[in-house]
Amino acid sequence: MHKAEPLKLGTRGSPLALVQARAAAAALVAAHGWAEDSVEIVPIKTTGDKVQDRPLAEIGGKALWTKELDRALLAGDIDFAVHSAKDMESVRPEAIALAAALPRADVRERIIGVSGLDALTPGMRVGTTSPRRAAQLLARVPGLGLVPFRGNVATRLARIDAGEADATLLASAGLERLGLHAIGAFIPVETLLPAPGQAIIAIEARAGDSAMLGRLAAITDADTMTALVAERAFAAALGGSCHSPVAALAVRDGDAFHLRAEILSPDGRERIAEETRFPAADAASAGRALARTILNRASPALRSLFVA
Ligand SMILES: NCc1[nH]cc(CCC(=O)O)c1CC(=O)O
Repeated sequence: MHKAEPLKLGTRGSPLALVQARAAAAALVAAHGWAEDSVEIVPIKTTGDKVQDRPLAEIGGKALWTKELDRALLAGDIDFAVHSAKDMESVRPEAIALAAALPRADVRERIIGVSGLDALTPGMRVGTTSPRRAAQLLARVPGLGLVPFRGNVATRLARIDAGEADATLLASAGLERLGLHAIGAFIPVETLLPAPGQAIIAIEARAGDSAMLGRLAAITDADTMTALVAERAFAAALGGSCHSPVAALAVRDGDAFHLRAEILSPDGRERIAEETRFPAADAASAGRALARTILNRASPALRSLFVA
């Protein structure tokens, strides 16, 4: 046993977050052969959970999902924290370290409410507040209507059932974790590139807590971590906010990794996509370099959404 007191794992309290926290706890317990009650899950309500009716970009960005967990971690109220990697802001506090990434799930998006992307026509309404999803959809179907759609996965599905929009996009990974295996149509990543960190469960600990970092090293998936580092370095180097439509995906390809990424104008009319290959050790620099390549090709108006 590591110690008499259970290790405290902080998480948001949404149904998806709790499933992910249980997965992280189970992986840690299994890797070390500990008793099941050696990890205690501590749900913490974040500002992002409290404000459901406005786009994230409007109310202060992704830090709203992390701030309260960061505070608890740094105060020692929890020993480690679990996040959906795609909801973490690209620059994190220095005293907090990315300690582990669980094996990535299916990165694709699913479209709910219609049979597929091809069924979307101008004038139809899609429920999303994600600038990336909105821009990617508008790039394919100009004239599409957009309806602000936040809330947890169940809320968004209920809003489709209620006819508040014709369709919505959700990450397959989240649906899968909630047991919603059969709903929606898969969209290939070649058609709709996912968000940086999509389908990855990230675990953080205090940067100075070497005991905790050591325990968590046992459950990290090396390829997932490499992909996450590249995608997050790309996003951080762009310098965008949560208003900025950004997509990135790194996958292993033989001995190396393949990184695809794009930025779009919010109306979808301008889209700059690039790709590169890199060895695992160069994940961060490859992400940064791809951001420079893309920004160099962007119009001044699009670039101004990023480098301030
Ligand atoms: N923004 C909310 C969010 N954060 C993580 C997931 C899904 C799980 C994941 O991508 O890891 C979702 C729901 C969605 O966008 O469909």
